[in-house]
Amino acid sequence: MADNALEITGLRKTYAATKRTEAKTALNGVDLVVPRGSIFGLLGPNGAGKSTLINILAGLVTKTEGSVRIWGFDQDENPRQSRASIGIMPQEPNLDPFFTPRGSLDVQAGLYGVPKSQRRTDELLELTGLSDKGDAYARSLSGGMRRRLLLGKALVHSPQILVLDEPTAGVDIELRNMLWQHVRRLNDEGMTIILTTHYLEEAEQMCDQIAIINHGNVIANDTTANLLGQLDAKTMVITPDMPSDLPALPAGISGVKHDNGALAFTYNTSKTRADEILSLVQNAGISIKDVRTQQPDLEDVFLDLTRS
Ligand SMILES: Nc1ncnc2c1ncn2[C@@H]1O[C@H](COP(=O)(O)OP(=O)(O)OP(=O)(O)O)[C@@H](O)[C@H]1O
Repeated sequence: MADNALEITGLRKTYAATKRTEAKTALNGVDLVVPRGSIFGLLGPNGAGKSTLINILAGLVTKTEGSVRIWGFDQDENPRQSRASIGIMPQEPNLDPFFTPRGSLDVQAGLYGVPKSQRRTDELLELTGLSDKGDAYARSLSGGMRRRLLLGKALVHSPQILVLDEPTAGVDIELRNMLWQHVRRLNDEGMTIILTTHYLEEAEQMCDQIAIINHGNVIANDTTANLLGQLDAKTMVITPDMPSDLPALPAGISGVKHDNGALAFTYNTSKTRADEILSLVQNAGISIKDVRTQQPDLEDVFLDLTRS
């Protein structure tokens, strides 16, 4: 148990009904364990419950039921230690326009009770590339600079766990690359990273483990490699020498003719061998100019799991 950064058991959240809306269960008994030292992806379609989960971790939403242990500290029994163990970079840049980045970092450190002698303001300005903007008003910062300042704010109390809620939504490639460089470096130094993202390719590249939430339930939680391995569908794309139609296909193999004339065959590797497809094509009198195969990616796995 002690090896886990986060242990969530039976977590339930029902938002109370209002005059205009019915009660809504956003988390429906979530069990989730995040190993220490991992880069852990939390994925799910819109409205799945990710923000609710993160807001519970941040102490912004009160859970209805269940237990949350952050770095071994129960959120109810040890609220101070559990809060001190986690830093959260929120989705929205909720910055006070009249604070400078230096001021923002100082206030945040104060909120977390970091003594003046232990504050890392200059180091965080440097880390987030804001050293020359330390004394500028937040309202004069670009969107990218504001995001970086949010990262700095999440780190003021040197937490063991960093949570990034959609850190790269709407940011340009340069900032995205910079954020990921930071995240990898912090992870190399031992920090556990939990992130939500809508970019599945990004999750596939960054995360060693991924949980998928749908309708308030965890429907998958595995290493990225195992998740990718669970779909055994593969697609073979054949470019014929001459314009050709799709040959007749047996059950278990589906085919599509692309606009550029390529023929794509999708099959299950556990049931069909690649040479069966090649023979099928050759027996139909099609001579093959080029062949390539496509593996399923995280998007395929995600769609397969969340389709219901
Ligand atoms: N304050 C609230 N009051 C009532 N219902 C809420 C509240 N916040 C969220 N919900 C509902 O709870 C469900 C889960 O929402 P949540 O924001 O946690 O999902 P999400 O996975 O973060 O989605 P997104 O990716 O769109 O941010 C949704 O149906 C949402 O409408």
